[in-house]
Amino acid sequence: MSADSGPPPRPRPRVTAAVLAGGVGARMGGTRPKQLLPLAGRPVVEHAIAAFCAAPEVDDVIVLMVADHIPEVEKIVAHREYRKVSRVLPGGATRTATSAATLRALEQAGDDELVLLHDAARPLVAPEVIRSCVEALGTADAVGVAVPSSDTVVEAGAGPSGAEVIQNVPPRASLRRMQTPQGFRLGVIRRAYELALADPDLVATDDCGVVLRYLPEVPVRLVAGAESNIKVTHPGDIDVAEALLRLRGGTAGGTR
Ligand SMILES: Nc1ccn([C@@H]2O[C@H](COP(=O)(O)OP(=O)(O)OP(=O)(O)O)[C@@H](O)[C@H]2O)c(=O)n1
Ligand SMILES: C[C@](O)(CO)[C@H](O)COP(=O)(O)O
Repeated sequence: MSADSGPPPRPRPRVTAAVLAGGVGARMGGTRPKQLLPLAGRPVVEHAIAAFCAAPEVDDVIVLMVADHIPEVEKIVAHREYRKVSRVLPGGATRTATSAATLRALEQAGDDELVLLHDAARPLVAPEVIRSCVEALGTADAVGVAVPSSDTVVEAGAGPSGAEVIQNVPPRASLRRMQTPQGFRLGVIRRAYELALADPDLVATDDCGVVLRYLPEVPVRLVAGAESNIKVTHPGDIDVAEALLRLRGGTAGGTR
């Protein structure tokens, strides 16, 4: 080796993807959680499992599922031979609690390992989005996937008559809509969640927000998401996801 070849590259940290499927799908309605509804012939949750199993950047996949439905996911995993899936575990009562359960499940892992937290309700996550999230984690400790807002976004509140009125119009050019995956060096997201879970006023709608709030000194890098990376939330979103998948031709992941 020549004297100026620099330090050897750091070994690639292990990457675990966690598919968060602990929600009940209240906005979707129906009797079963939306992640079990059929989408292009497979349950919604299977699309995200397939995508992360097919991603060469991902070493291990865990699924956090509504406890009563764990056997259904285990059956999918066994039947389709998703070999990277190591565990199907119970989620928590809120999305934040499910993220915290993910971190508890990874308590044996080192602080330098990486974790990607992904909504099972985003079945169309594309391979290039997973890749750019993991690549960004080579130089950042927290990474979110986001798209610019093409709509004007306003802050709303109650006006003098009680009816809803606009209270503020933030400049659109700086606004982004957050998606998943959101990726973290484990030591960082662990520390953020330790602080968050000790806060009686904790309110969070995503994991990057938890890092921003509790570890403001850690920059949260943004990488490009995709308009097609929709979150199946309301009735009708399944039809939109079906149409997008048809355009793409199959599942998000395609292979195991
Ligand atoms: N206790 C929860 C709540 C949500 N999620 C997951 O977080 C993702 C985004 O949440 P959301 O779309 O809100 O799903 P639900 O909570 O199921 O929907 P709703 O709020 O309409 O009940 C979904 O994959 C959902 O399964 C979770 O793992 N654990
Ligand atoms: C994490 C998220 O998908 C980013 O947009 C979103 O905040 C999840 O919100 P939900 O109410 O749990 O669907």
